[in-house]
Amino acid sequence: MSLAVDDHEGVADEFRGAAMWWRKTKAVSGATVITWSPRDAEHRSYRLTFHRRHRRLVEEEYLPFVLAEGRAVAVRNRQRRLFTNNPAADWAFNEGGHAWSHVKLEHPSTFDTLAMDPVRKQEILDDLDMFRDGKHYYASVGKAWKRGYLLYGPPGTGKSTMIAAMANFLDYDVYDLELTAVKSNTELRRLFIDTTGKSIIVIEDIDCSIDLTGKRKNNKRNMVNDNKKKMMPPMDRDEDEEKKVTLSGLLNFIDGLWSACGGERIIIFTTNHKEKLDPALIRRGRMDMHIEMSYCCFEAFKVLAKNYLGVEQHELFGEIRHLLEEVNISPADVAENLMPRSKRKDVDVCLERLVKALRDSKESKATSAKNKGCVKGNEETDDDSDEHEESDSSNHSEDDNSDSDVHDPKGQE
Ligand SMILES: Nc1ncnc2c1ncn2[C@@H]1O[C@H](COP(=O)(O)OP(=O)(O)OP(=O)(O)O)[C@@H](O)[C@H]1O
Repeated sequence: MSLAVDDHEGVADEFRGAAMWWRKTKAVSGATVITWSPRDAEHRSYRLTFHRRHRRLVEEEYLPFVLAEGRAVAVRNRQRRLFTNNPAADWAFNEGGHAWSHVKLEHPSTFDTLAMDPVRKQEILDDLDMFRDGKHYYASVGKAWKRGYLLYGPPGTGKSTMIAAMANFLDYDVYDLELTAVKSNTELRRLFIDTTGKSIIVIEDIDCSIDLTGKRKNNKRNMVNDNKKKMMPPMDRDEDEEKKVTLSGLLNFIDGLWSACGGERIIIFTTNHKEKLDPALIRRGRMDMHIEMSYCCFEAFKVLAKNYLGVEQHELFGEIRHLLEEVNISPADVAENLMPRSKRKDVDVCLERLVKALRDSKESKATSAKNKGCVKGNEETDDDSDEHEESDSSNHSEDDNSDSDVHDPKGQE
């Protein structure tokens, strides 16, 4: 039933065999009020008419049903928004200033178009589903209704795309927090408080945003600063801490203040270098699920081929499968190769272009391995005592095998 009716118009409804009649009415206020808007002086309402024998049905079942439906429609029609934080100078010292500005969130990414291993995708979807419907569960175990996800992996593997898919799946707003623009813990606190429920707060490239790494503590300059700080009177020390965003400030907001705000909220950190992050920042309870976004596997390629070319089978798929097992290529690069260059959308041309890119990459990998072997051979003959070994950062293995980790098979290479 829709109640999008004009003033003094009516609409009929039926509930469990009982006839209902809704009419929209408008009353003009009799009070002598001076108002800027004519709407302020009008009072609109809906009048419901039904047979008196249905009174109980209406009160106990029909009206609660209508209200619940109304809320569901409001959620369905809700326009998702993408918020970004304004420079603090615009709001921090100004009562009416807005900490966030927003635009419509119109990113088309969904879990259907997201290229990744289907088993991992399902695990993430189940986790989000459990979170969304978990209000009572969270309350029963005494946990704040919030969840943290750490998305990590090389550039172009779909971390931002995943965030958009999550927002579309959950129907949440996204708050994209640019941490480098936040000058103090006080500002950070205000920004967190100004977010609404049903939202995803994102800090992208957290390792680059700010000095949040545990290694900071080992840094000589910081040790000197920390020693200086110990000699300050306590009040100055606090003030000094307030003047910048600190790791402990961020942890406090994730754990404490933000939890107390109520309403379902998700926080997401993304990084290309998980190993650089302070373990305290990403421990379970803060970042509950660690999701590795990795190079393109064959299953992910099939999703991209379907998205970009509309094909689910092709004679080149066999070769592409083998090449993807040998070569590390990001989904972004695969997508770029698959993208038709003309409206004709020539599937063969696009797939051949991808095969060529994969072959080239395989060849250059072999050449650089050969060259490395030569250099190493020379080094060993020159100086046998040199035990230094170079490690390939793209192949570093993760040591964290917790249940909540979602790994990409390619990332385990
Ligand atoms: N897993 C994926 N599924 C579908 N499309 C993808 C995926 N990964 C990358 N893409 C495509 O590549 C583009 C870049 O991906 P995205 O920005 O999500 O990567 P990223 O991991 O966030 O990169 P960065 O670390 O550089 O921010 C996207 O706009 C999308 O078109």
